[in-house]
Amino acid sequence: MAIELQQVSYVYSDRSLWKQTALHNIDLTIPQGSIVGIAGATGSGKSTLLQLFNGILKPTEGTVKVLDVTLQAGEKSPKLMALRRRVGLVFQFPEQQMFEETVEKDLCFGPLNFGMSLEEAKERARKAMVAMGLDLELLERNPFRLSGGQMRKAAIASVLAMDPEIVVLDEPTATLDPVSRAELISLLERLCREQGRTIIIVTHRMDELLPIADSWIVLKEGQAAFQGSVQELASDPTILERCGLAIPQSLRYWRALADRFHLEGEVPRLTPKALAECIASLSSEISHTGIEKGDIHE
Ligand SMILES: Nc1ncnc2c1ncn2[C@@H]1O[C@H](COP(=O)(O)OP(=O)(O)OP(=O)(O)O)[C@@H](O)[C@H]1O
Repeated sequence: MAIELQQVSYVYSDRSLWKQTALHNIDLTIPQGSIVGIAGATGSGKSTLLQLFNGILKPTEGTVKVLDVTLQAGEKSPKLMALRRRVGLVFQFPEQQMFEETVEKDLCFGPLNFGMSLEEAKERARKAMVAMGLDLELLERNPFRLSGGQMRKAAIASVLAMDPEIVVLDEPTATLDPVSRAELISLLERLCREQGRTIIIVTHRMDELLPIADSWIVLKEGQAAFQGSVQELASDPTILERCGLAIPQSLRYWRALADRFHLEGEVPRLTPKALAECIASLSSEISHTGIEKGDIHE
């Protein structure tokens, strides 16, 4: 397992008596080399959960196991620095992550910080740029002179330069146009399928992640209300509504087709994932050809 949580709770508190429970009694497992989507209504605990994955936060109760590191309430973990190198976190707003005067310096920052030579760090930076489909000429550019899509990819590249085994992304496609979103999703898929990394993505746009996600975790008021495959989610998508989320378009279609043609119980050739993939590629084609401008998911 890449990540395993046992009976994990997290409570925010300050010096006064004020307390806010963000996560409550969570058990979950994330297999190595898989793509996992995390969904949940606003305030359900998604960002808190992500911060437990690389030790920014420690559980108030329970045990978080990430790779070979165990984080437990009240106990110090000697391997926290190493863990942060092995679990890369990409925040929702990439500008919060870029602070150097060139993209190259930004990408080299992490590797240099972990003791690599400048040569090695620059090589890592170049590889990460290529993995994110970015032109190497952009290495000399000020990060704040990049387009929104380039900036987001560069922020992911700065995390990849550390060569993490697990990449955790908070809404990576937010603010991108439909074509850039589809491109980014396929790059993220390659990071998993071709490079064997575990990819964890928080998203409010389930439709675009459904074609590539191996499994989903759905949070409701700090608890894991669902954990399973797309197929399992498709068998009762109303769980999403009970968690305050809209049922994604592709699952609606699949459910309707499954009911209409009695697909359940057989080995359906039309899997929810295949249908999601079909819809995502059609959406991208439509916006690409300009038949319908804007976001057809919304
Ligand atoms: N730094 C903090 N201090 C105190 N409470 C916090 C803090 N961060 C989050 N919370 C609270 O913890 C709960 C979970 O918040 P969290 O940000 O993890 O949810 P989320 O699902 O990521 O929300 P969103 O989709 O709006 O980003 C919420 O009730 C929130 O108000």
